[in-house]
Amino acid sequence: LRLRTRWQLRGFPCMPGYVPVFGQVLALRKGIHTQYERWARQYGGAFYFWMGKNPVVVLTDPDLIRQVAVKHFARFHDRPSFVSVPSSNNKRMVAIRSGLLVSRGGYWGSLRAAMNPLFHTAALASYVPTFNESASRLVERVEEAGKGGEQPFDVHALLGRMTMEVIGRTAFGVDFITGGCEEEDQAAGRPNLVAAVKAIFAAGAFAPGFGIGLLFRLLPACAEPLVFNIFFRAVGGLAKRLEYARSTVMSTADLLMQRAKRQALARGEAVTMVETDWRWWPDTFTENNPYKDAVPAAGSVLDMLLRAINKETGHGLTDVQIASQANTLIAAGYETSANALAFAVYCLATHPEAEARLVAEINACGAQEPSAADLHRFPYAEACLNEALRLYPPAHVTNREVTAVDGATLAAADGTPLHLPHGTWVHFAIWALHRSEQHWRQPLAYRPERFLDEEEVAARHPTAFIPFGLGPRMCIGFRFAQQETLVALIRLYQRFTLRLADRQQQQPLPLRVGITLSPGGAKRRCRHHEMKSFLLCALFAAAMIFAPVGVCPYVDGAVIHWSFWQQVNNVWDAVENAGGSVLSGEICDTGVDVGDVVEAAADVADALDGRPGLTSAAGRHGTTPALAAVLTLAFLIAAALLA
Ligand code: HEM
Repeated sequence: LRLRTRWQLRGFPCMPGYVPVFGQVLALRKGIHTQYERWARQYGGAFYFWMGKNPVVVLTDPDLIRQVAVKHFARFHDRPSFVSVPSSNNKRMVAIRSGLLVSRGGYWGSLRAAMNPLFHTAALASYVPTFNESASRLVERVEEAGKGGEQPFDVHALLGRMTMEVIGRTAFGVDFITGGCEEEDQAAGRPNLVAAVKAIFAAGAFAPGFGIGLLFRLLPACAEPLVFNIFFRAVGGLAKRLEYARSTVMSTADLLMQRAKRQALARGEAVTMVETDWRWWPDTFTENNPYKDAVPAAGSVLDMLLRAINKETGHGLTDVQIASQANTLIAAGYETSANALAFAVYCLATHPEAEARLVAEINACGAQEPSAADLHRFPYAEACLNEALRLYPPAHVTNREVTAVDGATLAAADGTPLHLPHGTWVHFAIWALHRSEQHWRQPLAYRPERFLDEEEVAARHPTAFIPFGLGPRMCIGFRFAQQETLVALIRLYQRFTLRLADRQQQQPLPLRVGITLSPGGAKRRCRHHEMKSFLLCALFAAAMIFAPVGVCPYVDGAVIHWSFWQQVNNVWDAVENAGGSVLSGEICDTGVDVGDVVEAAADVADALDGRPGLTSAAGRHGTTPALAAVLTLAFLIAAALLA
């Protein structure tokens, strides 16, 4: 997988600008989506580059994307993990890793099967009244915030409140509270779901764009979880906000799940959920939780998962696995739909002719709330949304990993076999595909008509438009999102047309690129903060690169190096699970047995001592390991001072 000479034989062009250790990561610093677009224009629909130590194959060729996502799905079953080591026993990491989006193997299949009924046609039709109710509240809020067109306001934020309410009511049968002061709640340790989800996305985007996340790819795999932990603590307040977010979502999910269980048992239904010891948040999150008396509706996602069976174990899902789906649905369902709507509103505000045609279509259908059966009467509104999703896909890239141990072979257009070894990461460059001149006429123009002109549709490749991904692992909520955004757009334009605020007219739409693509708005991150985060991660990365050089010769090989990091991770996790923090020196107050820490350190020392290569390797390498060890220490101290 990681031999560069092998990749030269695999039939994909390698991107220029390879730098040892970094690969081509530095080329992505201005935005992964636009760099993929530039590369695709120059090198075609399939190429690869080195994201640090990982070779990444990028596809914009729709035929190859189809082969990966559909034809050979069994060989590309999972998404790559963001942090490599899968065996962490940290309760917070387990809660994050159990979600549908990142789950793997048979466990993913069990989850997907259990959650599918929530998104079936009949279920979807039953959600339309809820979409309408939330859209009515949106209209009221727009009316109030805009003061009849006199005052500029943040429409993206209001759309986010609406999509959050929709997820709460449809997936959990609970009215999520989206008002209230986020900062105050956060400071008081009071759960606030909107603040929590914002923190999750801010952390996902890793402060300045995607760049810092990419630097993680430079680290040895075994060092990733530790550096990940250190990094989140070091970047001003990020760890605190993330901890608040996880505790908010998980404590809420836990309360709702327990209620759903009691209800199911009272109805005489069997519950297969396996109880574990997984809670870590302080009591205030349970005591002050505004949802502690909420009752999830029968048939909600939590209710269905209580009876699901994990295909991998043959038992029911554990409580942490069930609660984790709340995290996934809230995060995946709230942000993407709000962004899609905001982009559509932006495009319509900058294209008055399209807006006029939309308003004419809506007016022709009357001022009533659209029912599920009415939605087909708004083809132009649907085209406006699709065209915005094409130009600004909220999920600008999605990914797969070659999971089959013997790899996978794709067929290029001329029949040449393209072999991908086990573990290869494959990216579908959705932004680049949606803006490709090869597949779209006038690709940069906002022209909703292209989705209505039958000739144009027929001439297009069926996989040229994939804002929701493709194949068995495509977005589970895609029809849900389509209906939700359509209802919201209709209801909004029944009452208003929206214009850009003055300050927005003078600049192109700023984009924030992280896990998702969102409108940047007027708020800019402070450059000083960005610089600091970037420097911090660069220092950690440098330290971790030097660490193996310093350690390996003494311990005679990477096996011990691996075990060393594993031990350090285990100690870290033990402290975390007990509610402490290694960085702030709270280890002693957490109840963690200091003996465990000493034992782990002794294991490492034993491993080091027992290696016959110790003296000879040190002698052979002269001063290099010592120098590397000193450099590692220097980088870590510099990073600590900066933090
Ligand atoms: C406009 C809105 C949305 C967009 C653009 C979007 C886009 C995507 C994309 C591109 C993927 C990856 C698909 C792939 O890899 O092939 C995905 C996955 C996913 N989405 Fe969405 N999504 C949206 C709304 C929603 C909503 C409303 C929900 C939930 C109610 C949702 C839940 C999920 C989940 C759970 C996954 C992971 C599926 C799996 O791995 O099995 N999404 N989404």
